[in-house]
Amino acid sequence: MPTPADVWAAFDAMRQQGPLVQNITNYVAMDLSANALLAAGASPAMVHAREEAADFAGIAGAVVVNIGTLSPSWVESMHDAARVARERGTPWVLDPVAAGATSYRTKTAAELLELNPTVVRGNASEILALAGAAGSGKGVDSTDASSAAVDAAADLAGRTGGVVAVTGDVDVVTDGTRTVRVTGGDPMMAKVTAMGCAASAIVGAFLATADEPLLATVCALAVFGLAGERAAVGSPGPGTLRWRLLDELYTLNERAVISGVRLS
Ligand SMILES: Nc1ncnc2c1ncn2[C@@H]1O[C@H](COP(=O)(O)OP(=O)(O)O)[C@@H](O)[C@H]1O
Ligand SMILES: Cc1ncsc1CCOP(=O)(O)O
Ligand SMILES: [Mg+2]
Repeated sequence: MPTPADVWAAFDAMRQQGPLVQNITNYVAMDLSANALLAAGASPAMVHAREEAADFAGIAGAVVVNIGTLSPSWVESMHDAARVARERGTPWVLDPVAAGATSYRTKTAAELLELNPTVVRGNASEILALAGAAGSGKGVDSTDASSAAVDAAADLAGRTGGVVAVTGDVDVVTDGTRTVRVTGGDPMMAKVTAMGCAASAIVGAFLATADEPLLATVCALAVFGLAGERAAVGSPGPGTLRWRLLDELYTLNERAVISGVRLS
């Protein structure tokens, strides 16, 4: 079981190395993801043209593929970048936004799963849909609790050979054998669009500078959740939370991480 000290060590290492993280992400998420990566200590690049997506994957420390506003040419770029990442042993994250909402999304996410993402990070309805279970979702939002998708996540991890993270009131991270729960965050986080996309981007940053994907994912979600939890304190609404989250990612220190992170 990782400890809060492990979380701090992984965060500190990521900040010191400042990894380059390629994002093929959606129009809604680009700004928050890039700012969250910068605030946390990584270098974001939003690079999706077919002409350069694969080349960029060759120089990135991690690749984050997010199907939020997908279209056919973008999906080709996603495949190109994921293929290069897999060939080179570069970690890559799949965020299957709204998988289950339309057959195009579900099919696209299923095809990307064939390229063995190091981590799949989604909400419970998305993970249930990808695993072929009942999850319905409401577009990009989950209608299921993360606890309902634990078995689906383990099943999916068995299929990809990687890690699957289900976020929500509790974040559940599994490789099919080991399962870690990250408690924290704040319900108001779900009222800021692209919050999950930013969480996926932060997972990419931690993967780039850690050896072990399960540990990296737990640490990333613990830091992100703690930043959101602290940002929510005294925030009158999602607008303030959104900006304070960036400040928290920037200022979180060892004392706050050691006393604030809760893993089980
Ligand atoms: N009810 C909640 N309580 C605490 N944290 C939450 C809650 N809902 C979402 N979060 C946090 O918000 C972030 C985004 O998760 P989520 O809303 O599940 O993703 P998505 O935006 O993809 O649906 C994660 O860090 C998650 O832990
Ligand atoms: C609203 C919306 N529509 C297409 S992508 C997107 C952003 C979804 O972000 P998240 O999954 O992090 O809530
Ligand atoms: Mg999402």
